[in-house]
Amino acid sequence: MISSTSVYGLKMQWTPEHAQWPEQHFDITSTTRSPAHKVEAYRGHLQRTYQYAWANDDISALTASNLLKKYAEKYSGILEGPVDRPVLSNYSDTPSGLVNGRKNESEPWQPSLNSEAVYPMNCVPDVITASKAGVSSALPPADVSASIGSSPGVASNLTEPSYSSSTCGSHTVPSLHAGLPSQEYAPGYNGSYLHSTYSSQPAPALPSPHPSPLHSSGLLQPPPPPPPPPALVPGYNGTSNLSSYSYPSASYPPQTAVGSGYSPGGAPPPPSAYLPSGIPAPTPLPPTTVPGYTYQGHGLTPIAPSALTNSSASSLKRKAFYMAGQGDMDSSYGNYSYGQQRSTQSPMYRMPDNSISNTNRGNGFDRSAETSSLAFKPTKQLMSSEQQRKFSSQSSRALTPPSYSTAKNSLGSRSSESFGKYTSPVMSEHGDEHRQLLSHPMQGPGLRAATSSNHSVDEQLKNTDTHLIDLVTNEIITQGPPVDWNDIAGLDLVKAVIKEEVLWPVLRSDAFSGLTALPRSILLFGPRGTGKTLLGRCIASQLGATFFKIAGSGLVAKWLGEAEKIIHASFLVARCRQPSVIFVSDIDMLLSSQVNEEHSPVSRMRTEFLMQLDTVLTSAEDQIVVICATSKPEEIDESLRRYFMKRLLIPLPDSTARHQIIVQLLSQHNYCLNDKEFALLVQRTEGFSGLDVAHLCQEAVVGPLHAMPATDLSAIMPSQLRPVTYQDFENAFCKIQPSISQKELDMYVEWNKMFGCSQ
Ligand SMILES: Nc1ncnc2c1ncn2[C@@H]1O[C@H](COP(=O)(O)OP(=O)(O)OP(=O)(O)O)[C@@H](O)[C@H]1O
Repeated sequence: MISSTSVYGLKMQWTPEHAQWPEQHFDITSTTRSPAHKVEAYRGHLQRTYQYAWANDDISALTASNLLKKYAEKYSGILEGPVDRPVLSNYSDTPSGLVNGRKNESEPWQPSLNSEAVYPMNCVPDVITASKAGVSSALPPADVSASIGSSPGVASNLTEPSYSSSTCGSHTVPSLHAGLPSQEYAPGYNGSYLHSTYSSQPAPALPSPHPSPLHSSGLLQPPPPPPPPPALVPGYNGTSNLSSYSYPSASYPPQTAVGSGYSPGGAPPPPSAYLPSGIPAPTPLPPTTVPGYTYQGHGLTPIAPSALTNSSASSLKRKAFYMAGQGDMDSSYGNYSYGQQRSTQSPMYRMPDNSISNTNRGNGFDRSAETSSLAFKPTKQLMSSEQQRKFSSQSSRALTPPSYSTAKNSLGSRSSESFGKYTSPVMSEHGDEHRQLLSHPMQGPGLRAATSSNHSVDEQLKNTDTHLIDLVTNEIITQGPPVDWNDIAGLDLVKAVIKEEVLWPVLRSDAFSGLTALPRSILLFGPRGTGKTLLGRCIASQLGATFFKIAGSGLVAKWLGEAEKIIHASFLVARCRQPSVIFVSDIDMLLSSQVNEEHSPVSRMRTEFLMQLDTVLTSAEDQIVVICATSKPEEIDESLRRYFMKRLLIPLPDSTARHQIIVQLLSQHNYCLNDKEFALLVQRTEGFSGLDVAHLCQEAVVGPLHAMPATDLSAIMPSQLRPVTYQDFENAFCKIQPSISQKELDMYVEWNKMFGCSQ
């Protein structure tokens, strides 16, 4: 009889001659070998025979079956002896081994059954006698139960067709399928050792994963592993309760870009039916490409800082930032795709428009700024309605302070902006709008609403003296026209550093989220009148932040008794009106190393300030930038310098900057100066601070007034005044001298070398 079967695509022909094959190949009756050698030899043959029987077309199913039975009876005593446990443990020493009943082919099979460990052959006859009653009876009860599992038919009779449902029998021994000699495996069979019907069985009917009695007895080597499965789930199909899987029934899905088990609906994978209960199915990998998947932007709006005049100021950091981007270099954040249009409200979006005539541009005012959304909206959302009413009424009061140029608050800050006469008509016309614009916090890309610890801020606000809130709102919050970068002459390097290291991290906190410490506390140090306050106001304008200006000297001189509370209230209100910039001038008054008395008002004030500063620096949510300025950096207690993450020298204006300041100030007046005279002015103002230059110009422009006959000045029209000439400057030079000595300048340079960050 010729039969054929197919395993793994191998066609096997079975002929009667194959029945003779064992006798020809095994000399099992030989008496020339020692029992130990025989056992070893048989074992080796058995291993080779049964381990690779599925691939061997030299043996018939019947022969294999007979051989198997014969050897099982003959040597079960040996293998069931005291030393048989290592054999079992060879391929069931791991949970997976138990489940699969086999070892990976790549793993070496440990010959734990050696000649020394073999049970004496003289017991074989007895064992054979006993085993003739049935293999299962020779098994210890424990093994029976373990091997039977949920397949009771397995242990009853090895030749029973029902054995075909065993997990280890389907292709290990063809004879076990004697009733199905020419069985063709279902097409869906992918090398699994499971029966083809396995896949269609509901989960509870899964055959026992335990090895068959033949495995338990050590006679059968576990089958070789199947070829790498197309999926790790044998028989896994859509007929079970795994409805969320979309695999076609009874077949493995083809490998696609979508990872197996990927559930488009995003539902978690169901508990697997193919794994021990409770073990979930593997988490599917997301698809490499999912059609229609779009990058979810952060709702970020691009920031376009106004261009620096000195491109060489670009730092490596900015280069790296740009390099990380891919594409639109037009944007400063080229690697982002933005969902929002550029806001025209943000001062950061106002590119300097040189086409605007000088008479029309005043301190950075942009006529194109929208006025529709200028109404002040307090960012504090959780304030009680009463407080909101109170706060908004205060705010509205604060919106109409005296003109910025003439304002001098009671906290002692010097009204250096004394050039009200330079204010352009446009500025006056739109003054209220500017103030409202400055009060309106920018809803920029990286700027969040002031939600940080709103509740506690609200509570603190409730408990704060209203008089203090009034004082902060009226005296410390400084209203004024926005300041643009171009309103500050020179200082290109400082401006670049501030833009890149202070503004951008605040505006785009998402892009800088990995950084541990963002520079939100800056120390500007340098000669008086060099633009430190101007820079502070500019930063606030660019951030659309509320600008708090605290004069250290004023606190000490005028408010010493309440200074501590004023500082506390200032930071509290600043948290309510984020983003906020708190500018503290003369910080050396608070942080001087001379202050030693522990409980002095200055000491308490310092403690409060440092506490508040520390809170700002450690809070990732707060969008508060603290800028401190001093002309005496050497007086700051050295242990407190570390509070300032950026220490920037604000030097005297260079010749270019001086020229710009002069041109800017004269632009609002009628003057008659040629280039040579301008050059002379620039040369002669060497060593002047920005404020000194401003004072010089102020003195020069009143020259024509002095030239008027002693009449009623109020009756004179501007058109009646002669233009400002070089001679007026000559006269002014007699009164205005540089305010900074060379010694002071040297000190700044030295301090900057030691502790500065910018140069
Ligand atoms: N770089 C500059 N560009 C344009 N104007 C300047 C500059 N520096 C100073 N000024 C002029 O000097 C005035 C005073 O500047 P500001 O108050 O910013 O100086 P400061 O460094 O803060 O002085 P202080 O240390 O005394 O507080 C400004 O209003 C402006 O008119």
